Amino acid sequence: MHKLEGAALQTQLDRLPRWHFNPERHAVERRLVFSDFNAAFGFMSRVALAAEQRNHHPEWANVYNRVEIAFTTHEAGGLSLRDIEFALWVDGVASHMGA
Ligand SMILES: C[C@H](O)[C@H](O)[C@H]1CNC2=NC(N)=NC(=O)C2=N1
Repeated sequence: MHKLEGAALQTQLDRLPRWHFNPERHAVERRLVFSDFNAAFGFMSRVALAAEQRNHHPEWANVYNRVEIAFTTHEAGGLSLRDIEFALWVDGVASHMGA
């Protein structure tokens, strides 16, 4: 997987208005807020199953109803298209789960 940089990176980031690009870790990050812990953990369960299927795993943290999630591709040394596609999938799930 190749690392996105320059204009190609910006084009992909434009598809993810709810995510922030963190240049220090070359990752995209999003904070999601759910109604309660149950909803947050339900979301995380769905993402976890998808991550195993994709063999692509988030870096994340959860406190009660909040989830902070980041994607980067270790083997590429930064953001790749796999991160962008997974982040878009997460947006779809989150929008159906009230985040
Ligand atoms: C050995 C295994 O395929 C790799 O470690 C996979 C697993 N999950 C991964 N997840 C993410 N986000 N980036 C990777 O580079 C990655 N690599």
